[in-house]
Amino acid sequence: MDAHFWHQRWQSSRIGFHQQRVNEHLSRFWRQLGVAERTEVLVPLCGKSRDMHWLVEQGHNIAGFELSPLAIRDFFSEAGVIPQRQELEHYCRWQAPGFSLYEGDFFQADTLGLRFDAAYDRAALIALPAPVRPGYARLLARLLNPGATMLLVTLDYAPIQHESPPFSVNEAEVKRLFGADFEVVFLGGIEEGSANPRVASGECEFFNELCFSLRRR
Ligand SMILES: C[S@@+](CC[C@H](N)C(=O)[O-])C[C@H]1O[C@@H](n2cnc3c(N)ncnc32)[C@H](O)[C@@H]1O
Repeated sequence: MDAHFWHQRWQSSRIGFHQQRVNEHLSRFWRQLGVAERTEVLVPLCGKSRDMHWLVEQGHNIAGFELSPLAIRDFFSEAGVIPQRQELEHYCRWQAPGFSLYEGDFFQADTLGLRFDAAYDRAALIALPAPVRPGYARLLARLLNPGATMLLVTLDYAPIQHESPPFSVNEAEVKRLFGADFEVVFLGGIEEGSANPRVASGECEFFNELCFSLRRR
């Protein structure tokens, strides 16, 4: 998916991926990772996810990366917060207490020289087409310090479609992508069954949300 695809999604408010509630896997498993308070959590492809507020409520700071200025503007305005903006070489950084959101292409994140001890990915890996995913996994390996932990939430559904996100990324692929640099542990899955419209309509046989912990070696 190119940047144009995502800008259009935000411009036309086709943001079905945005959740009104905090992700169930996040609230269930995050504390288990033992991430120290005040740790800055890297949130790639962050959208305007409310999960970022939840993480700040747990005592963390957020470094989010998002292409769309509309997403970032909405994130802050919906929270009733007025951020400071600063132009950097490759990004515009929007800051407010607890949050640094970098507007721009996550794949330029190396240029900032930042390193993190924790990360959270919900609907980021699964937003990327298959050929882009290995580069995403390598970038995360560079951005995370040894011992850093990451909570990864993916989707696993069948039959698989390759045209547009969300893409299915199952346990075998997660291990293939991250196994060289991370210790990958499957934490649990949520089987949506006929509660999922794609299953109810017969489009999908199953549609599951999977959660993994990744520890940087
Ligand atoms: C499927 S959405 C998920 C958003 C968020 N993680 C959530 O859970 O709601 C993917 C987001 O990534 C953003 N995005 C896509 N490619 C990106 C890139 N290369 N750099 C930064 N953001 C990107 C899109 O604009 C979109 O908001």
